[in-house]
Amino acid sequence: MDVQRKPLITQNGSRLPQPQSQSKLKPPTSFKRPRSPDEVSACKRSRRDTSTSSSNETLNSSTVSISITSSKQCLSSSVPKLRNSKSTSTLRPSVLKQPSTSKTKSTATVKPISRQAPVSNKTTSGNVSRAVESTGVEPTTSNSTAKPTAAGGNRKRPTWDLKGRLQDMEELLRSQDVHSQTLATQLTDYNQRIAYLESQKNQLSDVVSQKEQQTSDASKQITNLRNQLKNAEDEFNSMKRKYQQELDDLNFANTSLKRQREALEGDILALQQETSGLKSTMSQLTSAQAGLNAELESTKLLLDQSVKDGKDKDAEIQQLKKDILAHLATIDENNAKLREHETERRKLHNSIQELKGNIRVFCRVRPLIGDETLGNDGSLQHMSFPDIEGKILELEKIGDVSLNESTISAARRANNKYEFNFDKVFQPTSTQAEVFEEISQLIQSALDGYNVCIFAYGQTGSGKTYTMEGPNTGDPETIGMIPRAVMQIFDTIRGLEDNGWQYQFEASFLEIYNETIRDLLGNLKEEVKHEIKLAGQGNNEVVVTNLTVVPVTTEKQIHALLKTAAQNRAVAETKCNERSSRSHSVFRLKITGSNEFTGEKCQDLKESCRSILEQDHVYPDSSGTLNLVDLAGSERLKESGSEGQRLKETQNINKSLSNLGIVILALANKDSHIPYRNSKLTYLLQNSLGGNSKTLMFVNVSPKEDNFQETLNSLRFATKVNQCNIGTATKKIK
Ligand SMILES: Nc1ncnc2c1ncn2[C@@H]1O[C@H](COP(=O)(O)OP(=O)(O)OP(=O)(O)O)[C@@H](O)[C@H]1O
Repeated sequence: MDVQRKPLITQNGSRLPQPQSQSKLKPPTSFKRPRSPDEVSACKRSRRDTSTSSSNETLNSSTVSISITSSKQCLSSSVPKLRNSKSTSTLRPSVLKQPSTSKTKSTATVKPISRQAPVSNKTTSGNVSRAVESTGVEPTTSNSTAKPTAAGGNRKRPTWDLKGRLQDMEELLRSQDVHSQTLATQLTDYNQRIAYLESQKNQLSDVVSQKEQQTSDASKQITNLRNQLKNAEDEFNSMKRKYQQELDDLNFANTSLKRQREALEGDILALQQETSGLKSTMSQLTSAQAGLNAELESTKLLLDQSVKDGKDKDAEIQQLKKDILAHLATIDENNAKLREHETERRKLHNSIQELKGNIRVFCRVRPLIGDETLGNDGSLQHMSFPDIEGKILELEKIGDVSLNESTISAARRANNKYEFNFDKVFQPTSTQAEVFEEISQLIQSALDGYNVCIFAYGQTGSGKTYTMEGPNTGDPETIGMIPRAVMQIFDTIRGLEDNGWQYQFEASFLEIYNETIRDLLGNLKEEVKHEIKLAGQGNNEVVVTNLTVVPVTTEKQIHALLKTAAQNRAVAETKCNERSSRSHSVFRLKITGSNEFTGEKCQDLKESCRSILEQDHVYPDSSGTLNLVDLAGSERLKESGSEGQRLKETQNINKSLSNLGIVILALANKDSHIPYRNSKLTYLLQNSLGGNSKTLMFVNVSPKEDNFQETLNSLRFATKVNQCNIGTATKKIK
């Protein structure tokens, strides 16, 4: 039985200790070499034969011989192999010689034998010699097995030498007996050895069982340990995961805390800076406080002084209050007087205006412009302004131009000189401001409740539009009479508001072209028909149907309306050439005012013709209308040669302008019938051409000598108007 056991190896590769040392369990090496099946069977047979021969002494020699021979063969086949083997224990004869005592069974007895190994061949051979000596039999080998047969005599006995041969056989038999004894001894040894080994085997089997049990226990233990290990690993892993999670959480918390710490550090820094700033402010405030304290002390002293003074002043104030009350009473008294004086001033102003005449004519000569100045130093050869007061214009015909006698009757002088007297003559150098200054009193009359009508009459290109509206250059110096009148009205009412006057304004702007009224503030695309009607209380207020009338409260609004009207006229002009020259434009501003202190009101009393000088004036109501009219070109338009639209245009212009003259003359002659309705223009202006109205006519003339005849015609027409006294402006008493 192989007692060598594999070492117990744990899963981690460590060796578990063997229950006994290998050396103790190692069987004698002489038993290790396995025999071949032939050898085993031969030996078995030999033993059986030997046993048989030894037990049966009756064996015959041949049988013994064969048995010995076979045993010898068996040995001879074994010995050479043993000799060749390096295993000393197998070959050592001493092993064979060992007594089969009980001691040989103990392991301790075996060990010394084992310790003798290795044994050299020399030793082996020595032992063999000693075996020969003890037995007296020479060791045999397989080769020498035949030799004993020959040893009896290498020389072969003759067949007939039976005695010799018998001796040889006996000799051989003796030697074989000796050998047999030796072998028997050896066999006994072997048996003892086998028994010993059997007991060893049993012991080892027990050990093996124990070891197996131990192994099983160890395996179970290992399994348990593995399970524990696995559990521990699982637990470890779960703990690891848990701790990892906790670690992550802690890391996250740590990062958050770091951020918070950084933020707090930033806050701390800011607070530190703020604190240092506050400290410095505090120190400044402290020093300032010290200064203030000092100042306070001095102020307290001053205050004490002031309190003393205050008491004195209180007495003074009481006295002053009394004085103020007395003054206020005086002021009220004076204001009442002022209002009375204002009313008186109005009366006087309008009386003066009436004394000046209700129709006044201003002549304006425009300067030469553009190409007209070529070859001319700006002086006018055919015109002169002889008087210092600026009321006379002299017109002189240069050259042999024959004048129509009928046109020069009124103003003819010797040497073709014509002198014209007007309320004012403005030379070409006169500015817009100078011109307006002369008409500003009329604007005041409109605020006082009078109807005011300002015309611009003259031939085309004589400067009517320039005078009334001004050039569209944006230059405040050149703005015309209409914007200046608006400006003055709003400037004036701002001052009158303090005296209790409140005003409302309504503006409209229309043109009369070809005896058709067109709304310049309305929608041009709409073809709206406009008619003139008398409406209102007593049917004495002239109104235009479908006309845009805009309530205005500011100067700016009126300027916007004027701009709209100019744009609409420009559009109309593109449709009809020179339309502006061939139409009358009328800007109307209706002014209504009342005085909350005096109860005065503006009222337009058209039907009344009584002079304000003849009345005890009471102003229950007051409203006036300012009419600013830019008339169509007054040049003599020849009807012959004109046809169609142009002829109609010409006829309408001639008609309306001549009718204007007729109406003015009729008013001057105090005719019973005033032909207002003969033209749209006079019908529209009927309340501004008589009664309580005040009329101003600008006669604009061209400085060009070429326009001499037309200039003469215009001046004559204006002279005729200027000579009219068309009644006095009045206010109705209620
Ligand atoms: N006092 C002035 N100073 C400078 N330029 C003037 C003056 N009066 C008129 N003009 C210029 O003369 C030209 C003709 O004037 P404006 O158009 O006012 O004439 P008008 O009589 O209105 O003509 P129309 O009948 O064709 O409308 C314009 O270029 C204008 O700027």
